[in-house]
Amino acid sequence: MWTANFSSISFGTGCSGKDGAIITKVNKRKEGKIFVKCAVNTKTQKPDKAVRIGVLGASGYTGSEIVRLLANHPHFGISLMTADRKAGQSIGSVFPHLVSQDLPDMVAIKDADFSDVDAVFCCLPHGTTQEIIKGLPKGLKIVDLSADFRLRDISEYEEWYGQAHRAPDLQKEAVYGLTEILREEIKSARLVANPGCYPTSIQLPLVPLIKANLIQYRNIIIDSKSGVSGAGRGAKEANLYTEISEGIYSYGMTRHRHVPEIEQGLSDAAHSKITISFTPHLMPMNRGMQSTIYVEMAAGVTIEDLYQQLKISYQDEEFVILLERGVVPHTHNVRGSNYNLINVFADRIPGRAIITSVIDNLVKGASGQALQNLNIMLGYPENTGLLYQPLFP
Ligand SMILES: NC(=O)C1=CN([C@@H]2O[C@H](COP(=O)(O)OP(=O)(O)OC[C@H]3O[C@@H](n4cnc5c(N)ncnc54)[C@H](OP(=O)(O)O)[C@@H]3O)[C@@H](O)[C@H]2O)C=CC1
Ligand SMILES: CC(=O)N[C@@H](CCC(=O)OP(=O)(O)O)C(=O)O
Repeated sequence: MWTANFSSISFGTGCSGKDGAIITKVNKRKEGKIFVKCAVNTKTQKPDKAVRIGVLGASGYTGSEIVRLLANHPHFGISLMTADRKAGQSIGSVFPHLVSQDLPDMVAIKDADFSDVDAVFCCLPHGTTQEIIKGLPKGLKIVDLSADFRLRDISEYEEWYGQAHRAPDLQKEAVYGLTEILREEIKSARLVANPGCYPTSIQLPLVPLIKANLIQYRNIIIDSKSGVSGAGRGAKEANLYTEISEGIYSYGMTRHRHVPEIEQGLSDAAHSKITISFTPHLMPMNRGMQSTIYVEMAAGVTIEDLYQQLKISYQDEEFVILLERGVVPHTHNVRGSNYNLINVFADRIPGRAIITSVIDNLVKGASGQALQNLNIMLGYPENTGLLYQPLFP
């Protein structure tokens, strides 16, 4: 029979425990305590929206995903949204699934007033972002979802993105926002470069294994698959239904622009240069991403060593979950959520291992991780507003 001992329950930040608070989840993993997380009942309590947020590029996929996530954030309220072609429109007219949101209309960036903004999510195409961020008020906290500040070496940016870097001084202060790996650096950052979706799905399982010297640095082969929303909302012939449905194809063969970003993170973990083979594929699905990673284990290392290392590295993490041995991650099981599910399997070929990793490209691969980072930058519990369970089916 179950008996409940409530003497050890403590309430996490954001949950006052007052009348009307709804208990949504009990999490036993943090510091051996039981934390009860709460959502605010809007009928009885006015949420404390202490932080005023600007969403630049709210009319795009990642911007609208930020708007969706913030609807349940107890401390962040949206005071400004920008668009380009859709400037002047309401969020509900551009995205009918957000019609219940009572928010200001989107404006062009040139007309944006930042005096009521404390922090910004920048959800603009790479290439346009450096110039725009350079012009923002200095006191703002910024999480940039584009690739414009991810590569420390600006000559590498110029090589892979085919254009000069327009804000090299800002690049020096940017912190790479792979939350679970660089949390301490993110705490004090003003500008966070949110990782790309492929690099997120790949680095999260690989970095702990590299740091622990459990895998060889050579012959890392990565095969990734993405939903079409990864390409953004802008109309492109290659992304028409007829071109995408009922088939898959690889793209960016041998030279996808995420290669230097992934190699930068893996090389940092190894303290020596790592090069990879990486091939992304476009899948006939809206959301979701799977990376299958083939590695050679270091001499004397077993698959159980890899499993145990990932277990230790992520046992206290909310959003990175190592599945039970033998269970294969499926993109269905992260849809609409900030979770990254991973697992590791012994290859038939002795000495080799196969790692699989799934995320929702728009959440952990973009807007969810961005919110996790801003929570950290502003001193809130990093899961605030992010406890959406995956949609299934
Ligand atoms: N989609 C994904 O899965 C991921 C995307 N990213 C990155 O996030 C950023 C946004 O991506 P995503 O939301 O998919 O892109 P979208 O194409 O869906 O949205 C782009 C947004 O930027 C606005 N915009 C376009 N050009 C300009 C401009 N010159 N000046 C000002 N605003 C402009 C658009 O406005 P309008 O529509 O009104 O013209 C729109 O709001 C990109 O850098 C992308 O690489 C990162 C990780 C994953
Ligand atoms: C399907 C698709 O086209 N995906 C995008 C990656 C999206 C993403 O995470 O990358 P950035 O933030 O670096 O743009 C691509 O391959 O360019």
